[in-house]
Amino acid sequence: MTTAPRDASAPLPGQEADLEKALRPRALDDFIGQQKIKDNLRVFITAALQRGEALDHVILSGPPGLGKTTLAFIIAEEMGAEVKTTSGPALDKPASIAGLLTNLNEGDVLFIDEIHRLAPVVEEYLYSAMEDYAIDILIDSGPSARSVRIALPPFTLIGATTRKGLLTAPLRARFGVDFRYDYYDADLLRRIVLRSASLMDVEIEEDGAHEIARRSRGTPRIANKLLRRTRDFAEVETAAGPGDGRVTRAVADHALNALDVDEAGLDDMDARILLTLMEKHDGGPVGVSNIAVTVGEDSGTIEEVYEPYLIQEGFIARTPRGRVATRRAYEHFDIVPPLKQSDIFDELLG
Ligand SMILES: Nc1ncnc2c1ncn2[C@@H]1O[C@H](COP(=O)(O)OP(=O)(O)OP(=O)(O)O)[C@@H](O)[C@H]1O
Ligand SMILES: [Mg+2]
Repeated sequence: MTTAPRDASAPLPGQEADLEKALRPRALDDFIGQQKIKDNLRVFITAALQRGEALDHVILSGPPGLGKTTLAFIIAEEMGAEVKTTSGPALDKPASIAGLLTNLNEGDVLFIDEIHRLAPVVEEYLYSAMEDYAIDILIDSGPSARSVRIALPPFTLIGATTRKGLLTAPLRARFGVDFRYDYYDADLLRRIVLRSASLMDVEIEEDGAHEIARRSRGTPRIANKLLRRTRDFAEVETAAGPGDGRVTRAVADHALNALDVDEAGLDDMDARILLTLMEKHDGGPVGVSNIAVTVGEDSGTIEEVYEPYLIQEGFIARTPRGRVATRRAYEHFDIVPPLKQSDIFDELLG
C-alpha cells in the first residue's frame, strides 16, 4: 500500500505536482542553501541589470530534485524577465527552435530543461543564437535555396541537465555561467521542511523536521514529498494510535519506516543496488550496466539518480575496474565482507 519515494525524477500525479509548485520558492532569498551559487548569481544579476543587459547564458546541472527548475524561474524573476519554457526532447525539429527563438523579446529567459537531450540539428541553431543573437534560416530548396540571417533580441538561455557529461563541448562552451548543484545537508533540508510545513499549515516539531531532513537523500523534492506523506500519517495513524496531525520525531520515524526509507535515508532501490553489488557480485568491482540488469532499472537512471548519492555517502566507490561496495555498505546491511574485500577497502583508503 505504501509507495516508496524512489525516483525523484518521476513525474508527480496532478495534485501532488500542484503542491510541489506551491512550495517552490520564488525569490532568491527564499531559496535555501547552495550558498555559493546564490552569492555568485547575485553579483551577475546585479551587474547585468546595472548595464541594462541580458544575463549571460546559464547552465544548471545536478541530480533531480535539487532546485534547477526552481532557480531558473527565480533568475527570470530577479531579472524582471519573461520565461519561455521548453525541453530538449520537445524540440525535435529546427523549425520548433527557430519559432521559439524568433518569438523572444529583449531580455527574455528561454529555459530548456533536459538540454542534454537536444537533437544535434537543433543544437546547431543554438550556437549562433547564443553567441551572436542570430540564426541562419534556409529558405526555398533546390537551386534557389539560400540562407537568411535573422537577428534575435538579446536573451538569456538557461539550460538544466542531470547529465552534464552528455553535453557536447561546443554547447557547454557557450554558457558563460556554469552552476553545479551539491546535495543539501540535513540542516538545510530541515529548514526547507520547516518552510514547506508552514506553507502547508502543518504543525511540526524541530525533531520531526530533522528526522525527515536527514532521511531525504540530500534532496529538497524528496524532503517535501516525505513531509506530505508524514503529514498523512500524522493525521491518520501513528505508532501510538490515531494521530492529532502534529509531526513529531516519532510520527516521522513511523511514517518513514512505513515508506521503506531506512535509517540512513536509503530507499528501496538504493538497497537493491547495494545488495546486488554485495550479494550477487561479491562486492565488485562491477560495471553499472551489470548492476542495472540485475535490479531492473535503466543504467542512465542509476548513474544520474542513485549512484551520485551512494557515492557521496560512501556506500559505493568508483574504481578504474568498476563500482565496489565499501565497508560502510557492508556495515549498514550487517553483512560480513568477503576476505578479498579488505584489500579493496585498504586501496580505497590509501
Ligand atoms: N533551495 C531550495 N529551497 C527550497 N525548496 C527547494 C529548493 N530547491 C528545491 N526546492 C523544492 O524542491 C522541489 C524540486 O525542485 P526542482 O523542480 O527545481 O528540481 P530540479 O532540479 O529541476 O529537478 P529535475 O532534475 O527533476 O527537473 C521544488 O518544487 C521546491 O519546492
Ligand atoms: Mg526540473
